Amino acid sequence: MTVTPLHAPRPLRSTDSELPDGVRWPTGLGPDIPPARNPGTALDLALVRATKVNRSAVERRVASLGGRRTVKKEWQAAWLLRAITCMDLTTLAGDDTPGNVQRLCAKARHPLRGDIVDALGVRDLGLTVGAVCVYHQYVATAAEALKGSGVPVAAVSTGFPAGLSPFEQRLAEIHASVAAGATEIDIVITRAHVLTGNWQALYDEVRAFRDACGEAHLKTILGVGELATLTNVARASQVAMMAGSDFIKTSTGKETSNATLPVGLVMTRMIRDFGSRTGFEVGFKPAGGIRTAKQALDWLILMKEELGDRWLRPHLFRFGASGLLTDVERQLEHFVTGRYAAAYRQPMV
Ligand SMILES: O=C[C@H](O)COP(=O)(O)O
Repeated sequence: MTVTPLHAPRPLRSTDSELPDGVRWPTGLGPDIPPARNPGTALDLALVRATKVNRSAVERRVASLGGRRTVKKEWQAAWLLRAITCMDLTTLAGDDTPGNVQRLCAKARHPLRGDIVDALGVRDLGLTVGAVCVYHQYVATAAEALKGSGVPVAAVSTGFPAGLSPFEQRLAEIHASVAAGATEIDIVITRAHVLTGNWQALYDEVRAFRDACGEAHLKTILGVGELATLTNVARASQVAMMAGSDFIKTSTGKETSNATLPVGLVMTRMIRDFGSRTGFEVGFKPAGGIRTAKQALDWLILMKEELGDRWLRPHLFRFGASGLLTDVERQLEHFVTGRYAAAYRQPMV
C-alpha cells in the first residue's frame, strides 16, 4: 500500500459542533469508552513489504493541515483542557528523585492552579492528566503518590532508551514494573530489526513484550528518528500492531529527531489501515520535543482529521511530554486573565 494525501478536507466550523460549548467541558464527544484490546494478528510479511511511503505526498498533506482548522478563544481553551487529559506527564531524567516524582504526581492529580480551574468553571470535572511516566526505579513511588486518583503509572522499559540490554533482562524489567504498580509499559524496539528488514524478529520481540505485560497496556516506542525512512516507520508501525501493541509511540525523547507531524501522519495512517483490516483500534502517542500549546493543538488537529474523535481521548491518544503542561497552563491563564505569566508561575516539580 502507498500513503497518499487523499483525505478529503472537512469544513471547519460544522465539524467543530461536537466540541464544547464555550469552556464548558466537552460533553458532545460522549463517554471515553475503552477500545477492545488489540490481540494482534499473524505477521503479514507480504503486506509489510508492499508498504511504501511517498514522502512528498506526506509533506504536502501535513502542510495542508495548518490551514484546515484553527481553534481560538474558548474553543482553544477547551482543546487545551482536552490535551491535559491526554498527557503522559513524564520525568525521565538522570537526576530524578523520589521528591520530584512525588511533586510531579501531585501536579498530575491537579494539573492546573486552583484559580485557573475556578475561572474556567471546570472544578467539578476533577481534571487530571492521562498518566505519569517514569523509569522503573520510581514506579512504586509514583503508584503510592497517585493512589486513589485514577491516574495510571506508565513505566519506560526494556532497556529504555536504546533497547539493547539482554533480552531476558528486558522481559524481567517489564515483569518488575508491572509488579511495582505500572499498568502501562512503554517498551522500545530494537531499531536494528527495522534497519535490516528483519520483520520476524521485530514481531517476535514485541509479541514477547506484550505477553510479559499481561493486563498492563503495551505502548511500543519505534524510535522513529533512528529508522532512516518513512517507509520503515510505516512498516515498523504495522509489525508493532500485528504483534499486539495497544499503542504505537514515536520516540523516547532521547533521539536527535523525535515526534514530527510527517511521522505522525504515517503512523496514524497505519493505525487507520490496521483498524479497517482487523476492527481493532490502536492508540497513538507522539513523544519527544512537544513543549508548546500550539504543538499540542497541531497534534490534536492531526488526530481529529486522520482518525476521528475517538482519538481525542486518553484511551486512544497520549502526548509523551515532560514540559508541555507548563505552556498549556500558561495559555489557559492568559485565556482567563488576559495576561501571560512567567513560566515559574506554573512549576512542575
Ligand atoms: O516519553 C516521553 C518523552 O521522553 C518526553 O520527551 P520530552 O522530555 O522531550 O517531552
